[in-house]
Formats: sequence, structure tokens, C-alpha cells
Amino acid sequence: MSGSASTTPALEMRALVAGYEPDLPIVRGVNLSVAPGELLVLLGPNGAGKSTLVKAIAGVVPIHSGSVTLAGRDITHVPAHRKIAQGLAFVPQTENIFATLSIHENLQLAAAVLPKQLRADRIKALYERFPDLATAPSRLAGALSGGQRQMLAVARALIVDPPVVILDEPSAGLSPKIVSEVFEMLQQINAAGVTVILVEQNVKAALKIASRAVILVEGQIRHEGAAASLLDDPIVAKLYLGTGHAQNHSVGAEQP
Ligand SMILES: Nc1ncnc2c1ncn2[C@@H]1O[C@H](COP(=O)(O)OP(=O)(O)OP(=O)(O)O)[C@@H](O)[C@H]1O
Repeated sequence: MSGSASTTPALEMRALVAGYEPDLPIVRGVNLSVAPGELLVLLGPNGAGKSTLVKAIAGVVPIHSGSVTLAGRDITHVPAHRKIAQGLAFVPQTENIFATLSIHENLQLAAAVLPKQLRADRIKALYERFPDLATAPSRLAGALSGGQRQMLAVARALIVDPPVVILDEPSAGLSPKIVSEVFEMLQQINAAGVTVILVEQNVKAALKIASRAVILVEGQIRHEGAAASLLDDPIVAKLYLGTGHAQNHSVGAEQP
């Protein structure tokens, strides 16, 4: 057994190599330890491999070598649906809800990974946590606004009451006001004790809510540090966050 709960990372990657094709690694040797209760943001330029890394952790992109542990337990090759059941929730960037089903049906489907006797109680708890979803549970998910969809996607991920949630660009395509709401929701989830790992292009807003930031470049970690220190580091921003290169990655580009 590993050490006590306070010293065991919530999630840990060791020498992780992953990618879509066996001979074409995209994630190239990532070592990263995430402490319980952290809100970690994963940044980096387009094509750096951020999405690939979180998909590999979630079990939807093949891991070539290295390991992933969840609270000290090796989950490297555990299939995606069992990772969820074991407490690793993943909110993909797209197709994270069923648009043609109602809010309630979306939650019911997510709850299918739980033992039958727990499902109704967990859905009830989520409606209490997300009262907006409770106001019209029969509403089609496809008819929701971007922010509400993201809320539903996050609610679906929280159905197993996971200790760790990973989100791939939850702010994509949302207006600045809705981005603030989504980030506030993530802060609340984190304040309730959930470890949150977030891939983001909305650099400035993400650094404001994160405790720590990791910058991935060409599939490797190039820089990591306290989120607040990165906010004030123009060199890091210029070198690693693509300022002046890709507008949607520019520090502060999305902020009014
Ligand atoms: N389904 C796929 N099959 C093969 N290669 C892919 C696939 N998806 C992404 N890639 C490649 O993997 C590399 C990393 O892409 P990835 O989406 O992980 O980067 P990213 O850092 O998340 O970038 P972005 O910020 O643009 O989303 C890119 O070269 C991309 O072309």
C-alpha cells in the first residue's frame, strides 16, 4: 500500500506516453502529480497534446507506456467506463451530452454506471446542486444554452461523486459571461473537495481560478508553477502560451 491519504496524489502520471497510433506518440513522457483538492489547469499552444493527454488519462486514447494512478491505485489500462466507476470523471470537449434526450434522461444514462439502488438519490443530489437543471428536467438537452449544456455535462460527470474530475476545454464556444459562470461552478465543485484538472485555452480566466498551472509543449511539460505567478509572467506567456501567435491562446485575449 502507498502512504496516507494526505500524501497520496489524487492522480499521478509517470513517464506517460500516449497517442492515436502505436508508432506516433503525441504525449511524450509526462510526469505529473496532482494533489488532492488542487485545481490544476493544463495550458499550451494548439496541437501541444493537451486533449490527447486528458483523453489518455480517461482511457479513450491508447497509452503506449508509463502509468496513471488514481489515489495510489494503478488505472493505466482500466477501460474508460470502469475508470468512471472508480472515481475518475471526464467531461470531453464535444459530445458530452445527448442532445436528443431530456435533461433527466441524460442524468439517468450517466447514472447507469451506479448500482440501481443509488441512482435516484444521486440524481436528486445533482438537482439540488444544479437547481437550474431541476426547473425543467424534461427539457431536451439540445435546446439548452451553451452554459446550461456545460452544466449538464458536468452534472453527468459528477453522478458518481468522483474525487477527481477532468474537463477538456469547458469554456469552448461560450461568451465571456457564461465562461465566468462555468468557472465559478468549477470553483464551487473544487471547494467541495473535488480535485479538478482543466484543459483550457481561455488562459487568463483559467489562471485566475486555478491553484497550479502546467504548460504542455510538443507533448511534454515545459513549465509548471503556481497559477498566480504565471499570470504575471510575460516571458512564459510569450514563450509557451502563444501570445502573438494564435490569438485564441493569447493571455487575456478573451477577457474584456
Ligand atoms: N483523432 C486523432 N487522430 C490522430 N491524431 C490526432 C487526433 N486528434 C488529435 N491528433 C493530433 O494530436 C496532436 C495533439 O492534438 P491535441 O488535440 O491533443 O492538442 P491540444 O493541445 O489539445 O490542441 P488544441 O488546443 O488545438 O485542442 C495534433 O498533432 C493532432 O493533429
